[in-house]
Amino acid sequence: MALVGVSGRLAGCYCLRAVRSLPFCSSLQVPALQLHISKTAMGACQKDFESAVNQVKLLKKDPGNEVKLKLYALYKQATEGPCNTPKPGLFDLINKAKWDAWNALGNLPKETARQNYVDLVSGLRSSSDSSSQVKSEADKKRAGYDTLVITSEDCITKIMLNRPAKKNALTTQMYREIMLALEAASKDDSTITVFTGNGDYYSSGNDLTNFTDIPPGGIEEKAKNSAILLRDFVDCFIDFPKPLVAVVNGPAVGIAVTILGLFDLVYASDRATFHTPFSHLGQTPEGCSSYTFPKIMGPAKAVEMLIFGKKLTAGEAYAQGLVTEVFPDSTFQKEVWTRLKAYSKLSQNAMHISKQIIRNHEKEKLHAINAEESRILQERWLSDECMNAVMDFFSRKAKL
Ligand SMILES: CCCC/C=C/CC(=O)SCCNC(=O)CCNC(=O)[C@H](O)C(C)(C)COP(=O)(O)OP(=O)(O)OC[C@H]1O[C@@H](n2cnc3c(N)ncnc32)[C@H](O)[C@@H]1OP(=O)(O)O
Repeated sequence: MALVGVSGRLAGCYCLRAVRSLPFCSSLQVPALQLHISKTAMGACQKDFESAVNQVKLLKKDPGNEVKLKLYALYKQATEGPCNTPKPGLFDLINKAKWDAWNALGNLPKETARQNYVDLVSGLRSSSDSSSQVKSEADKKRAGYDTLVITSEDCITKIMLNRPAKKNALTTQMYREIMLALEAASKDDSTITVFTGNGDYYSSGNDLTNFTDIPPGGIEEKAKNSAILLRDFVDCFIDFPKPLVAVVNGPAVGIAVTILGLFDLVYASDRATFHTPFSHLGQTPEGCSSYTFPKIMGPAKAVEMLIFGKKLTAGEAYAQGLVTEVFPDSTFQKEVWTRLKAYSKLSQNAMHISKQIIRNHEKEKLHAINAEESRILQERWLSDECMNAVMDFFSRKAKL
């Protein structure tokens, strides 16, 4: 797994002393900010800097999480210098993202940071001015996500995996963006959250190139960090409070399949397939599937999938209870979205409370299972079996 820094990917606030932190993308409106410019932000372009800080308040359009994080980091660097606070805990996602963004600036001089801040705001102002007249489809999209397209309409937040050329394989960045998107969706005013894929695949699972980006601490550190990422990622699904729907538009592989056991509805095109080739890859089940799959389909069928890597058709996955309903591919989108729009009008609180009643009593168990599966995978990723399988993929000897 790559340990790519999350700088510029997560939510945060525009500048250091923003009294009101931005909610996680829950609105396209730029919140009012009360700014206090530190006295340390002195220097050649101090006036420009102060003016840029004030101009941020006037932006008509939310610049998105990535830009907000950049603004935050540059402001901190400009006013305080290099990151000087302890790293927030793993589950403190927002503050950790902010810290990462600031820390990523390293020893960038204060004056350069100030200038970069001014340049960034200036760019934002011109793009905001030119686009503010147009109320287009694009306006409904959430900014700040590179690997996802997120839209909210009809009380439904749709999170679409958006790497169609790579079959929506999940990169480290994507795992992190998905966590943020879930956090945002849990707080926005939608009633239902939907996952789907752009292109012919739903998702080909973990991006195997994640394995090629080795940090200075070596493969042990990589495996450890990956296990943490995996655990955090799956925890977000376990804890997600609203009805979560998978619209499986095409084949699904690996972790894209296993986490379906944590969804509330799984609608599949008849073109979809469900494949968990863990033993082919020297790996073991994740996404709590070691628990949810035997529970959903019985131990024998779960073993066929999770140990022997049997690929299921949509019809088979339906027969085994993993899929709620299968639709012909030709009418899939129309039928599914008609259905979901009708569901989204049901009583929001009742739906959310019902989900809690159905899911809450298992949460603790699921978290424990997730932690154990992640721990075991950490060891597996260091095995020859796993490394050889990944190398086979890249040398094109093996395909699923
Ligand atoms: C931190 C959390 C870790 C969680 C761990 C999870 C475990 C898993 O998810 S295990 C499953 C891992 N996935 C795979 O092993 C799938 C590997 N991919 C394939 O076997 C094939 O690509 C395919 C069967 C999905 C599709 O084959 P097809 O012939 O139709 O298309 P390709 O030409 O192979 O793919 C197009 C393009 O996309 C790249 N790609 C597809 N999937 C992946 C992937 N999982 N990782 C990296 N790259 C992938 C593929 O290399 C092609 O790229 P190029 O066009 O640049 O060659």
